[in-house]
Parts: sequence; structure tokens; C-alpha cells
Amino acid sequence: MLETLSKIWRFSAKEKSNLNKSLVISVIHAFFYVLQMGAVYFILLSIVNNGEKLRTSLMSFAIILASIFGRMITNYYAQLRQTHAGYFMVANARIKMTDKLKKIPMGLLNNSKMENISGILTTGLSETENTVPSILITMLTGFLTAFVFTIMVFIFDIRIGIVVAIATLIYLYVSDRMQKVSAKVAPKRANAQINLSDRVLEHIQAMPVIKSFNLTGKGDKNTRDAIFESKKTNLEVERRFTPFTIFSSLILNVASFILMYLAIRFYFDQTMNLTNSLMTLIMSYMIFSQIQEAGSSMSELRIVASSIDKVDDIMSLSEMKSKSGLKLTSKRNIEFNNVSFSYGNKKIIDKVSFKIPEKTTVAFIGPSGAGKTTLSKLIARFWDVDSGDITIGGVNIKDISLEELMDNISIVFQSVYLFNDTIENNIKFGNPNASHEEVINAAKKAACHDFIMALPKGYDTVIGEGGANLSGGEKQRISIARAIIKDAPIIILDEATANVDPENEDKLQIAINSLMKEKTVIMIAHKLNTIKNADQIIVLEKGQIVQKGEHDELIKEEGIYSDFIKIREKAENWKIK
Ligand SMILES: Nc1ncnc2c1ncn2[C@@H]1O[C@H](COP(=O)(O)OP(=O)(O)OP(=O)(O)O)[C@@H](O)[C@H]1O
Repeated sequence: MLETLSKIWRFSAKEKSNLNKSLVISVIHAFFYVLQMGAVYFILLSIVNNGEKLRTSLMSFAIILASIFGRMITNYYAQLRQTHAGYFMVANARIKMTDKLKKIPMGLLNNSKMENISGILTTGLSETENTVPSILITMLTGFLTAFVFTIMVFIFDIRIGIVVAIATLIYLYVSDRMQKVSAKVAPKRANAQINLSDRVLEHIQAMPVIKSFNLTGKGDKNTRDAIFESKKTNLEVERRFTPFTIFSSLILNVASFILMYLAIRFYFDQTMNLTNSLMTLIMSYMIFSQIQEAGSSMSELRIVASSIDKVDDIMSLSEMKSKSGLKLTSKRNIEFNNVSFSYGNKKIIDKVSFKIPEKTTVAFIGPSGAGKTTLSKLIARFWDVDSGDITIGGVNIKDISLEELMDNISIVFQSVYLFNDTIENNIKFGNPNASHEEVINAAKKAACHDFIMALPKGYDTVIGEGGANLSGGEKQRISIARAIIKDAPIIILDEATANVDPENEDKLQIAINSLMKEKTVIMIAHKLNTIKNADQIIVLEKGQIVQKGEHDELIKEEGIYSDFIKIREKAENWKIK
């Protein structure tokens, strides 16, 4: 348990002071409880002594009243502090995790261990957010009050004190066993909860596909499995815990019963006076209810600890650090020197070397799976190369800070993501300081100003999640406007061919041409015109460069390139007819 507590302590990070304050307030809260019991003792004493000391009794009532108010006020402040600590410690952890995600290799995000990141960020941590501080406080006040009450009982009668101590020790032993069981099932339960929320989210997002393939019923198998798994683990938790819960409550109830019996017995034996006997009856109930409350909070701590473990897993992933924090030079020429890269054991890029002079365009072509996308993403350090190096203006990209690197690169991929925000803000994402005029300018260059103005709210139109309210071509152009406004000197572009009708294709070409002007461009090219116009064409096959040069040279050679161009020409002629 101490290990779990220290884990939470470490996790509370900047919120330690609020947690501390709420714990101190809880100690004062417990003190008022004890004070109240002390006053009850004096009232009993006064009653037993036939009201001899009415003044003492009235004083005691005043103390009880003050204690009740004291408990109310301390409870209020402890709640405020603990809510603050809970929300902020989790909010800080979420911010740290999202920052971390920007710094780890994208490859790790595909790792099965990382699949549930969104679930950990949401469901996994919400339990911690809501329960951690209240659990700590319940435990602290519970055990503290019970401890002081036990000392008081020892003072009244050592025999009763011994029974209380034995019952408490047995209860703590059973709770410890419960903790160990909890340690085994808690991660399983947390995983099932996280998986469930992921599957439900996926199910909602995939609804158009599920409907179009008429898979309602079959398509939600994953969601059903996740619900079933969650039900199974929750039942397992209950099945494992119930015997312990019943047994521990039995221990306390039996102990309460024994104490009542002994209190009465000792009174009639005349080995205990009436006041102490009555106090024992009251306190036996109070002590055990406090211990029980504190004990049940202990098992909840395990679930919280397993969520913190998952956060730690993510936070311990190795980051892509800049080795020496060098600045880029004024040049933006790119060089690949003997670069190799694998996804796990699967070699994708094999000893590739080439140069892209500044402000020129290189087009990657080659069969599907040849490694074109991977090669272009290596420039932006989505992954680090296994061997060889990539330089920009002569500086190894590993020596540049990730921020500086990303400031210099704009990436436009086929799958566009637009935020659930206004069109203006989606474009401004490329440069948050841009003025409205600059946004309009970029939109004009990307051939999207006209369709934006035709929308009822123009640039203030809120785009549905994932850009759902716009056509594929329109989304592409907005993403290009975003890249234009960023004005990075290096452009990585996966030329879109899908989702675009001929009219849109022309507009998209205008947008792409504006984006590429005066830039160093790396593109995965699909269209004949772009390929032919590229300053350099690199033909990839199985991760190796098999042809390299300009269109006019390559077309004369036998090989993939001339075959590829013939197929493209046929396809494009066919399209025109
Ligand atoms: N994140 C990843 N993890 C593991 N393997 C991957 C990953 N991304 C791509 N691959 C694999 O690497 C190989 C090269 O993929 P890449 O996307 O670079 O090829 P490509 O030439 O761009 O293909 P396409 O033209 O079909 O997009 C493929 O076999 C692919 O399955």
C-alpha cells in the first residue's frame, strides 16, 4: 500500500501543495470528531452522576455544537482542495502526455501497447481524477479517528482496548489480502474499460462504413466483444472481492458484538463503571465504521494505481531528442546519405542516397509498398533512421530541435484532418498569428476562397468533426491553404488523386502550384504532368532506388519508369475519352 501511496504522491506533482492542504484540513476534521466524542463522554459522566455538573454538561453541548460546525467547515474546505488537486493533477498529466506524444517516434503509436492511448487519457484517468483525493482523505480521516478512539478505549479499559486492537489487525490483514487480489485484477479491469471506450468511439466513427456495408449486427462484433469483456472483468472483480468484503465486515460486526457484550458484562461484574461501559458501547460502533470506510477506500486505490502505471508507461517512452540543438543554416537543400530504415524487423528503406537541391522538386514514384511515403516521412523525423543520415542545409536532422524542424516543413497528405472549428481557424492552424487578410490570401491561392464565401457563414463556418461537411477536394484545398499560410521552405506532398473530379482536379492543381512556388518539394507523385515537370524523379522498388534523373532521360531507359509512364498515359487518355 505504501508503494501505491508514494505513486500517487509522485503523480500529484504540482498539486502536492493542494493535496497537502486537504490532508491537513482532514486531520483537523478528525480532531473535531474526537473532540465531539470527548464532549459526549462528559455528558454521559454528568448524566451518570445525576446531573451534578450541569455546567460541565452545557459546556459539553457547546463543544459538540462547535465540533459539528468545525467538521462542516473543514469538510467544505477539504472538498474544495481535493477537487482542485484531483482535476488539476489529472489535467497536468493529460497535458504532459499529449506533449510527450509529439516527441515520441510515430512508429510507436502503432505499437499494440500504445493502442489505447486515447482510452488512458480519457476513461483511464477520469477514475483517478474523481477518486484519488477523496480516497486519500477518507483513508486518512478514517484511520486517524479510529486510532485516536482506540487509544481512548485503551484508557477506559485495557481489556476492551486489546479486543479492538486484535479486531483491527485481523481486519487490516484481510484488507491487505484484498489489495493483493485487487493488484491482479485491477489492470485487467482498467484495460477492459479503456478498450470498451475505444471500441464505442470507433463504432460511432465507422458508422457510415458499417451502414454502407449493411453490417449493423455483424459490424459491431468488436464493440459487443468489448462490452462482454468489460462485463466479464467487472463480474470477476466482484466475484473475487465479495468473499473478502463479507468476511471483513463480519470481523468488524462480530468484534462490535463482543465489545458490547464485554461492556455490559464488565459493568455487571463491577470491573467497569457505567460511563466507561456506555462509552465503550458507543465507541465500538464508531471505531469500526471508521475503519470499514477507510478499508474500502484502500481497495479502490489499486485501480487508480494501475491507471497511473499506464501513464508512466507512456511517459517512459524514449523521446526523439535533438542531439545538439543546432540551428538550421540558411540553405534548405536535403541529402540522404546511405539511409536504411526498418519497421521492426521489416526492412523498408535500404541504403538510399540522393540529393535534393534547394527550391527544386523531387518526385518519388514506384509500386505500392516500395517505401515512398516512409522515405518522405523520414525527412520530418516521424521515425529515426536505423543507419545513414539525412541532412538539411548540411545539418543532420537529428541535431535540430523537433520544433525547428517542424517549423521548416509543411506536410500535406492525402488523408486530410480538419478540426471541429471554423474554416478560418483551420487555415490559421498553419500560422496562429496570421491576420484575416492573410487567411483570405492563402485561401485564394489554394483556390478555396470562392466556395468558402458561398457558405452562409463564410470563414466562420464550423467544419464538422474530421471535416465532414465538405467535399474531399474542398478539404484538400483547405489543408493546402493551411500549408501555404505556414510558408515553410520545405514541402512534403502526397499528391491527391482520389476524391477529385476533373473540375476540382484543376483547382487542386492551382493550389498545389501555389504551395510549391520557390520551395524545396518532395512529392509522392501520381499525375503525369507533375512527374514530367519534376526536377528530379526517384524510382523506388523494394526500398531501393532503381532509377533516378529527369523525365527526358528516364523515359529513354528500359525499366519501371517507362512502364509506369506508359500505364499512366493509357489511364489518363482513357479518362479523357
Ligand atoms: N507504420 C508502419 N508500421 C509497419 N509497417 C508499415 C508502416 N507503414 C508502412 N508500413 C509498411 O512499409 C511498406 C512501405 O510502405 P509505404 O507506405 O512507405 O509504401 P508506399 O510506396 O508509399 O506505398 P503506397 O504507394 O501504396 O502508399 C509497406 O509494406 C507497408 O505495409
